[in-house]
Amino acid sequence: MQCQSTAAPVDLRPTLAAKGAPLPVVRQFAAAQRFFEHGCDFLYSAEALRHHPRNEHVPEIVVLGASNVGKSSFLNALVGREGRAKVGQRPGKTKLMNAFGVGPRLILVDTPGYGYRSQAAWGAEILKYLEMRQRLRGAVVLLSLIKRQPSPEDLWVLRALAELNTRTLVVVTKADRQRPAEWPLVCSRMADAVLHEMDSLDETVCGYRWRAAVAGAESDVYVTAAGMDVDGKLGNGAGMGGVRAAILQMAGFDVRAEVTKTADNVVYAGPTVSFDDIQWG
Ligand SMILES: Nc1nc2c(ncn2[C@@H]2O[C@H](COP(=O)(O)OP(=O)(O)OP(=O)(O)O)[C@@H](O)[C@H]2O)c(=O)[nH]1
Ligand SMILES: [Mg+2]
Repeated sequence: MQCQSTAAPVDLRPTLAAKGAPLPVVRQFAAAQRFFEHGCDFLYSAEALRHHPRNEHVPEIVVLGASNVGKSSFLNALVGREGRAKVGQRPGKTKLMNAFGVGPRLILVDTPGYGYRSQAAWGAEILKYLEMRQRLRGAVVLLSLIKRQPSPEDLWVLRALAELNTRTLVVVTKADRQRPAEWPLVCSRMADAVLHEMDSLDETVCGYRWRAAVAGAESDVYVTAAGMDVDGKLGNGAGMGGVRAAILQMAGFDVRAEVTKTADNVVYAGPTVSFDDIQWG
């Protein structure tokens, strides 16, 4: 697999070093939430890489995971809007890559799941997208806490992302389906399995540094219950605040009391273009 140019791995430490500094972290989470709740518009669906419109300016984050793991629900929880991405009880609901314009300047791409009731053609196209998409800034890989361990397909995807030098955030979801007393043990087993797999990669391949990408968070893997609403509001579910901040940082934003662009994201010096002004295919 071809290596992409080596973007420095994201360092989550400044954002997520929660210990001893609770107030700034709360402010960061609030700022991240404001960013995501600024708006979320469906932009386009794509069956293949060639169907994605050109995007030279807006950072993209792709959501990956097994079919039915909760990718579309996770996207809805991120933006705090039920039904923005279509959710299904049966695996295989999402059949195309669906792009959403989020907040002022971010594209989230929901994808068809892999594994049960998936199609080989989807995998090939998603892989092509991961390899070639110029503005892709990172991937979120969802694992289900119900499964208790990553599947061989999950591990394959994590390895592929590492080999492509794509920044990756692992999010364990459906935490509400386990008894809370079991969360820590099940999660730490999952995190261990993921980290063990990534450790086995040659760290010099593509300059990828998995540990740097996940270190600094209180746990190595984020745990959420994206589908759960708290106080009647979707997206308030446990863990979503930290995930929002981590996604923004992965996308090249600086998350403090406000969300601003970092140098990584300021390659474009032209005028700011709103989503409404972009021609989508
Ligand atoms: N209990 C619980 N259920 C969830 C959670 N997230 C998603 N679900 C449920 O899981 C099922 C699948 O959710 P989707 O969001 O459609 O999953 P998906 O990964 O997009 O599925 P495909 O598009 O088919 O690949 C739905 O019934 C959701 O309500 C969660 O955090 N907790
Ligand atoms: Mg879906």
